[in-house]
Amino acid sequence: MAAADRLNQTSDILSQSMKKSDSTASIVTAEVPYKVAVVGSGNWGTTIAKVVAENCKENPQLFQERVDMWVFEEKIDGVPLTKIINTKHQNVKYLPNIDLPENLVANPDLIETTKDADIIVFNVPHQFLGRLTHQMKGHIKPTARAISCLKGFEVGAKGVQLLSDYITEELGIECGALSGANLAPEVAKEHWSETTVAYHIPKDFRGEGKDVDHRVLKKLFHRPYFHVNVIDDVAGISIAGALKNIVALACGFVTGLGWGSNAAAAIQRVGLGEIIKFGRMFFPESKVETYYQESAGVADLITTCSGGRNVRVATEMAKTGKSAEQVEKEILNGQSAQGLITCKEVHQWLEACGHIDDFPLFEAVYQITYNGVPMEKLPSMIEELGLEEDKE
Ligand SMILES: NC(=O)C1=CN([C@@H]2O[C@H](COP(=O)(O)OP(=O)(O)OC[C@H]3O[C@@H](n4cnc5c(N)ncnc54)[C@H](O)[C@@H]3O)[C@@H](O)[C@H]2O)C=CC1
Ligand SMILES: O=C(CO)COP(=O)(O)O
Repeated sequence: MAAADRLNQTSDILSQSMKKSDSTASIVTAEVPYKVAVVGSGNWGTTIAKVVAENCKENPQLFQERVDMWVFEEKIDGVPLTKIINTKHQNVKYLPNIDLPENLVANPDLIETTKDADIIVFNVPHQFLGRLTHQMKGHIKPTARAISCLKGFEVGAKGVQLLSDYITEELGIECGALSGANLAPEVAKEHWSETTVAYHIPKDFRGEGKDVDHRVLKKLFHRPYFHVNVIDDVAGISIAGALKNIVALACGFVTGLGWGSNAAAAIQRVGLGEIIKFGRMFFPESKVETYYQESAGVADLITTCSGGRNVRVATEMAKTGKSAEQVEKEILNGQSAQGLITCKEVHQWLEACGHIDDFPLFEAVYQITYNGVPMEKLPSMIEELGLEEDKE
């Protein structure tokens, strides 16, 4: 490369990176500061609520200081969890030993938590989402906007649906997504990581200073220890986030069988291929480059397969021969491994639309988890189904 070209390239990179940091450093204001609410208070729910509450306190020109977090109420040693969070400022069950900001208020009443919110951040295991949106219907601001931090799909009469689209449809509000290589305990300890937020500016956008846009979302989620890139590809980041949980189960199976790093890498390679194929087949608006350019994609696949709950549950299943349900109960203390539900829902969808053979790894995980197929058969299941495909 000629020196002049190199110089131009360097100045392009510099100006791009300045643009990136500009959007974090510049002052973004709102005519009336936005009220933010978080729905969910599990391991990731509480972690994201902490991130958001820190930013709401630091940016009074943009956000109201108080952030309400809806908590599915339960008692810990006879004391309501909300009371513990609001006095001790720790979620002792789902995120122990992490101090939470005092402007984060735990609230057991879903409607009270969300009725005045301008921005609603959803963060619950996806099996509970439908019941919550059903309760919220008609009780939130029609002008509210939302971000879904959930990883999963809604599979039903309408086929396979992104959870952000499901929220939009149920509540009539625009919803984006947040997804990335983000094991909650590490983010909660403020160990550096990256994430991706995706949001489409809706047709009824009310204008800068009056409505949520990419700069507002960056201010809401970006921290020195949690670097945010905001893009448009809601489908891409949501597909990657949902499906990598199935791949992580497969990774756990081979890890628990003691097959080592080569097998784990093979699973991740095949898994990435199926994730991309699924996106192209069912969500053609998603972009392939999202998977390798964004934190939500290969990076999330790697971190989840290294130390997430799905890989831990599957490893334990392989080591003990216990069922998924039993292991989840024994080792996760009320948290859930979403891959167990997602692999079942993806199987139902692929069966309904006649595409099971196109996704041999996803199908193998389903058969092992729910139909007692031995884990040792995993390589041949992937290979056999692949050969079937070749015969056609
Ligand atoms: N934990 C993590 O490292 C990450 C999780 N995610 C995703 O974030 C979403 C939320 O996950 P977590 O916050 O980790 O949840 P979690 O797995 O810790 O789930 C426990 C939560 O579910 C609640 N819950 C239990 N029964 C309920 C019911 N009947 N109705 C409503 N809520 C009930 C509990 O109160 C608790 O808040 C999931 O989609 C997950 O895949 C995404 C990135 C990281
Ligand atoms: O989504 C995650 C990391 O980005 C968390 O994965 P697990 O649910 O497997 O812990």
